[in-house]
Amino acid sequence: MNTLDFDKKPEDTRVVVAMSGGVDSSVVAGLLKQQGYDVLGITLQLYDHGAAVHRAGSCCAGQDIDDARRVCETLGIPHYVLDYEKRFRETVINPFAEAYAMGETPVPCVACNQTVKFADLLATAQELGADALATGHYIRSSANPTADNPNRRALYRPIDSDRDQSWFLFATTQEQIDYLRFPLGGMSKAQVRELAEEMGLVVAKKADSQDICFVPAGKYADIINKVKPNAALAGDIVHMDGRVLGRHEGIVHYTIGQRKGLGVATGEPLYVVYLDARSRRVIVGPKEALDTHRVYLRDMNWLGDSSLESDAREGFACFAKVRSTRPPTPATLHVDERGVYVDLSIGEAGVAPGQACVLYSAPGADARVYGGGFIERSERAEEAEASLKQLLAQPVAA
Ligand SMILES: Nc1ncnc2c1ncn2[C@@H]1O[C@H](COP(=O)(O)OP(=O)(O)OP(=O)(O)O)[C@@H](O)[C@H]1O
Repeated sequence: MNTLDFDKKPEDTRVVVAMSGGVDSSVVAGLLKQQGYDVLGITLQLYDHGAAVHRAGSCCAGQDIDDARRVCETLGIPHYVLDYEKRFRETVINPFAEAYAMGETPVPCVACNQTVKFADLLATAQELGADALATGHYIRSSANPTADNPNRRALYRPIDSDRDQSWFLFATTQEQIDYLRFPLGGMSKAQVRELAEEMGLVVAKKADSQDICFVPAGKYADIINKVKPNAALAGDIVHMDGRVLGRHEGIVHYTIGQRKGLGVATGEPLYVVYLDARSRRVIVGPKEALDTHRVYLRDMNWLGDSSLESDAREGFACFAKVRSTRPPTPATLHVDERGVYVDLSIGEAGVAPGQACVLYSAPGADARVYGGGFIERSERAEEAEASLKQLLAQPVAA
C-alpha cells in the first residue's frame, strides 16, 4: 500500500494536484513528487485578475498562477492552467451576491468546493487518467473499506486545529471523498513552511491567503453592488422592541452579530439580530438577543455511518461547529417532521442563515466528520425569539 492508500507503486499512481500558487498546495505537489508519484499540477483561473474583484495574494490571481507555474518548474512536473472564470462567476460569485441580497451570510468557499474544485476539476483529473485529486486543504481522510466498496474513505479533523478546514468541506460527497487526498491533514502549517524551504520553493514565505478570494479587503458590498445593483435598497433600522432607530443604505451592508457601523446612537450597545429581506429592515437588539440555541439545516450532506440519519430520529449526541473559527461544542442532532435541526448545548452568539453547521463525533482533532448542512434559520433564547416573531409579524409601512 503506498502513502496515498493505493495498492500499487507510486510511479504507477497518477495524481493531479490542485495548485493555487500558495504554499500548501505547492508542498503537496513537492511531497508527492518526492515520494515518486506521477504528479500533474492544475491551476484554475477563477476570475479576471485585472477586474475590480482582484486582490493580491488571493487564491486565483495572476501572480498566483505564475507562482504555481514556477513551483512546477522547480519540481519538474507538468502544469496546466484552466480558465474557469465563467463557471466561477455563475456558481460562486453570483449566488454569493444573491444570498446576501436575501439577508443571508453565504460561505462561497463551500460553493467553490462543491462546484469548480470537486465537480469540474475532479472530472478533469479523472479524464486525465488520475487515480486521485490531491489538495492543500487541512483535513484528514483515511481508508474505511466497506463490504460493498473497498475504496471508501472517512473524513476527520486535521492535526493542526488552528488550520482546520473541515467546516468548509462538509458538503463534499462520499464519492468525492473517496477520490480526493489531503496530504497535509497530519501536518502543522509550520512543518509545511519548513518543507517548502527545504524543497526550495519560491512560495515558502508567501503570505497565507485570507478570507474570500474574490472579495478585495473584505469589501463584499462592492461585489454585491456590481453583480446585483438593485440589492442595496434603503430601509429602516428597527429595534426588537419596535422602535425605528434610523435608516440604512441596503441590508447587504450588514451581517448578523455586527455591532460597528450601525449608525444609530441610543446609548446602549446594539447588534444586528436579524435581516428581513422582505421588508428591508435591519433589526437590532442587545447582545443577549443573539444567543442561539437551535439551528435548522437544509441541504444536509450525511457522511460517516449510514445509520446516522435514522439514529438522529431518536436525537443523536454529537459535536457541532457553527462557525469556521470555533471548536466543535456538544449538541444533539434531530430529524423529525420539523426537518433536520441541531440543539446546541452552549448557546452561540450571532448565528447567520447561509452559514454552515458541521457535525463531528468528538470535540478534538481526532473527530470524525459526520457531515452537515447550511443554516436555514435559527432560534434564539425564548424571550428574544418571541419579540422577534412579534416584530416580523407586524405589517411594514410602505
Ligand atoms: N485557483 C485554484 N486552482 C487550483 N486549486 C486551487 C485553487 N485555489 C485553491 N485550490 C486548492 O484548494 C486548496 C484550498 O484552497 P484555499 O484557498 O483554502 O488555499 P490555502 O489554504 O491558502 O492553500 P494554498 O496555500 O495552497 O493556497 C488549495 O490548497 C488548493 O489545493
